[in-house]
Amino acid sequence: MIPIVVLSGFLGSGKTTLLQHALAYYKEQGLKPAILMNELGDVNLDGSLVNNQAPMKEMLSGCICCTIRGDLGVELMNLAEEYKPDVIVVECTGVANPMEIVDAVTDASIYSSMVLQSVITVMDARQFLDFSMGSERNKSFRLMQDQLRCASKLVINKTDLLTTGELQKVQALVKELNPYALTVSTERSDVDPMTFFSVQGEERMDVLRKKDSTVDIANDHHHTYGHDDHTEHRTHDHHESEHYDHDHKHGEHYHSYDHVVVHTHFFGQPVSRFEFEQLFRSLPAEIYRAKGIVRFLESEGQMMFQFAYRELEIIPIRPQKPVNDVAVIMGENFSASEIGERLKKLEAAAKPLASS
Ligand SMILES: Nc1nc2c(ncn2[C@@H]2O[C@H](COP(=O)(O)OP(=O)(O)OP(=O)(O)O)[C@@H](O)[C@H]2O)c(=O)[nH]1
Repeated sequence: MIPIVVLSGFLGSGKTTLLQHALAYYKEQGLKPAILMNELGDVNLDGSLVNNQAPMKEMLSGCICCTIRGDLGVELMNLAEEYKPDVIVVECTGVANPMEIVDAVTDASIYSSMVLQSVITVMDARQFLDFSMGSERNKSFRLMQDQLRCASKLVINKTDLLTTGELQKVQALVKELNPYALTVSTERSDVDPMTFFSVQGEERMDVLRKKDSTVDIANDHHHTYGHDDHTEHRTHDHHESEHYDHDHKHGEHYHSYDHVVVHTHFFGQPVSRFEFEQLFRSLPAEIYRAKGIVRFLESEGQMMFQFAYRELEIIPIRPQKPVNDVAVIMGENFSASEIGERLKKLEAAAKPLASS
């Protein structure tokens, strides 16, 4: 039986950071992991951070939990047959409905020798606290709560961005939402690897899924899971942007994550680092996450940038193979054309400087 570990958590919460810890642990243990990565955009940037550490399959341009859900089982089986790994880690998009993933993994486990080991949810503690105090309970907050509820293990991450009092508040809220999960608070998803990634059999969640029921994996009790409505729409409102409407009604669960917008911009040339940073500082609040690869006029080589809930990180990279300069911008209900225009202006402003 190949154990499957599902990594869930909102956009930019620290899943890839956790995956890197998991890979280091498996390597130390002499275990052979394989990775299935799902990204909303049509480029996999996280993959370039981890791709030479373990065999990886990518599922791009769609959310694993709906538009390309059917492919998940197939990809898992392909990975299992091709690489015979000791463990498979599935990293979901930040907007995935985790119950759908659990469902898809357990579907796959009916036909092959795989077993769902754990669902680890990573949360950005700062963002969670801000959303929980928001006057308007936005859809992303509902999604975060769903991701948190279905976890068997929970990482309250980015504690460096909270005061002690704030962290205690988050811990209390989390305990209320999911008292069953093994919960730790971390910086940079730095969990105890043994507790989080051990693939010893004793704590496996051998989920036997019947047609009309599923398992609430956090507290291990069964309840009805009726698909009375499940609509998926994917409309292209811009050549390079995608708009995901998720509207899932599952008996007692109700999920609605409308208006997740993903915009992809390919840079044709280097831009001013100063202007680039200014642009990110002034993005609308609905843009939660952006990542990409960019070149600056002021320096040599390519840089990877990560923008997660208002924080921008820029790291020099040396890619093993050629990679495009690209920005993938994600958020809730923002204007993709407006951000597209701003990025084009950034390039236009840099043109005279680049050619002089
Ligand atoms: N301040 C702070 N930043 C963190 C911490 N953990 C991760 N980050 C940063 O948050 C950003 C997003 O981290 P990732 O691990 O890529 O998050 P992710 O959940 O994989 O992101 P998506 O796959 O896009 O949803 C990166 O810039 C990380 O360096 C933390 O504990 N504190």
